[in-house]
Amino acid sequence: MVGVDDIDLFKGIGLKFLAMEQLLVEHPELRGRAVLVQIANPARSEGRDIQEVQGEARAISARVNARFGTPGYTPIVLIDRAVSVHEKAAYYAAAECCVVSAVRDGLNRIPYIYTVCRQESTGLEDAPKRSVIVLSEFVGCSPSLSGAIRVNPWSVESMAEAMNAALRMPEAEQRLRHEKHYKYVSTHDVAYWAKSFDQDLQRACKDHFSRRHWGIGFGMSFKVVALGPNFRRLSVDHIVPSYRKSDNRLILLDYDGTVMPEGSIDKAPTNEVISVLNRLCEDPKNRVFIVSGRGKDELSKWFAPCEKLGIAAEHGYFTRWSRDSPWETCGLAVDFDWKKTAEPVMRLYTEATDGSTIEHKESALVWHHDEADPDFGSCQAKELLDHLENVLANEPVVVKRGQHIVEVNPQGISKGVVVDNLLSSMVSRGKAPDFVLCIGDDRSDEDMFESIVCPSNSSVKLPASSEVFACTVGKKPSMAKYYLDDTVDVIKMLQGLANAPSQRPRQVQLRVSFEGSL
Ligand SMILES: O=P(O)(O)OC[C@H]1O[C@H](O[C@H]2O[C@H](CO)[C@@H](O)[C@H](O)[C@H]2O)[C@H](O)[C@@H](O)[C@@H]1O
Repeated sequence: MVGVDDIDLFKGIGLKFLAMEQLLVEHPELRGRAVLVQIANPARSEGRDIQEVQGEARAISARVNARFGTPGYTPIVLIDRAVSVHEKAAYYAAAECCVVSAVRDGLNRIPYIYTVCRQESTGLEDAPKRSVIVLSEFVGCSPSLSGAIRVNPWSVESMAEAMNAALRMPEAEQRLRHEKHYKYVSTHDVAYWAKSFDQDLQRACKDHFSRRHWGIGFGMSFKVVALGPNFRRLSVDHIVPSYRKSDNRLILLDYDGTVMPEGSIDKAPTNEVISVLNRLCEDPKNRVFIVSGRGKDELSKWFAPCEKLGIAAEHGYFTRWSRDSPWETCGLAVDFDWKKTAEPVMRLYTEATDGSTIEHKESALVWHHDEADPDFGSCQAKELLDHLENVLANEPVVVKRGQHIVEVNPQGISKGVVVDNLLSSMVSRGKAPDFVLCIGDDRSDEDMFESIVCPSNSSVKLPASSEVFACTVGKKPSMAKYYLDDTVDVIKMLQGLANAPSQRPRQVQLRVSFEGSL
């Protein structure tokens, strides 16, 4: 086995050596046969921590070698000097397995280099064209190497077992895993990455000159945003005529940040919100839904006074059409095993971030940092997002950021799917909506907007005459064509609709009475 690492705190060299020791303890038949060659690149910096890592690596390897070594057999060969590229390539080519045990890292190209050396070594009589990689789940290349044996390097036992599995793997399987990796490495080369960066830039700059630019925010949060030329404020005067002439309306409202201001201490809806929702629900031409990431129990309690209001909770994992109708669970067979991986990671960040908490929902896990220090909280949220994306790369989940939250949701559940399901259900009842109003403020609401403004992405086709109003809260880049400034503006808009007579204006019939006038 080979390992090539810089000497630094994060590479987990000590953990790798402990795993090697454990391997020889658990599998005596490998003593005298299994060898780990660890090349420790000279340190790029100096300091006590580097010396400690070096000292630890030397001490553990000396102990393991003294315990299991015999004349002519050294289980851990630690090479801590500068090694030439050619010499390294030779070690890579000869090794049946490459072990990367970093506890934190960037991309880490070692497994890619190893794969290429195993494929292309011409010095060996017959290039092996098979390889096995034992890879820490915490390194950037981990999601791209689906044939690697993934490990949590903090667990010495699992790393030892992974090494054992690698050494015993049948050659045919080693070949298949190797082919998969080599195909990925050889197609995702420098030219590929350059081209895809270029395409991303082109996409980002498309329409650049037709966009209007606005400066928003203050101080450190000031930023310039580019908004489409048709992005405009939604005025009551603009929407009411379409509202009046429609017969089947669907009104979809996000909760937090849309009808409830983000900063409020009491999160329950105000009487004003309950009242305007009830007035809208009273009109038989309206179907009104709250579409929220919140749990169903909280939403049911809060909206108990709204008999005819529909609710989609937990981003649509649960839906009900009115207060007294049953909750329907989304039809997907969802497996929640991923929670066992995600929760300990969230706990680590909770311990390290004062004021943060974990919310356990039936279908999701959420890490909240709204009560943590704002700057530290956001940095931690970014780190946590990356961390969760790495460890959950092979799980059927989506990791997203929201307002002061990092949330893990099952794949296939989103507010966009809620919209598709509601629309298709209305269409199948012969009540295809001719007016859709959808208001939301954050990233999860963009999925709703996408479903209604890009009909090609949706499985449901609305009648061509339908009027669609997708509206974000706050002036910011969005799939929505309209914006409202804040929650106060949203409530005013809803009140404007509730006050608009729902029937078409009738022909005024003049009745002239002559009674008594003669
Ligand atoms: O879809 P929404 O209605 O916008 O709900 C999204 C999330 O709402 C809740 O989080 C929000 O309120 C929390 C305090 O109650 C606050 O800590 C957080 O910053 C807000 O985003 C809810 O707890 C989440 O599960 C929802 O996903």
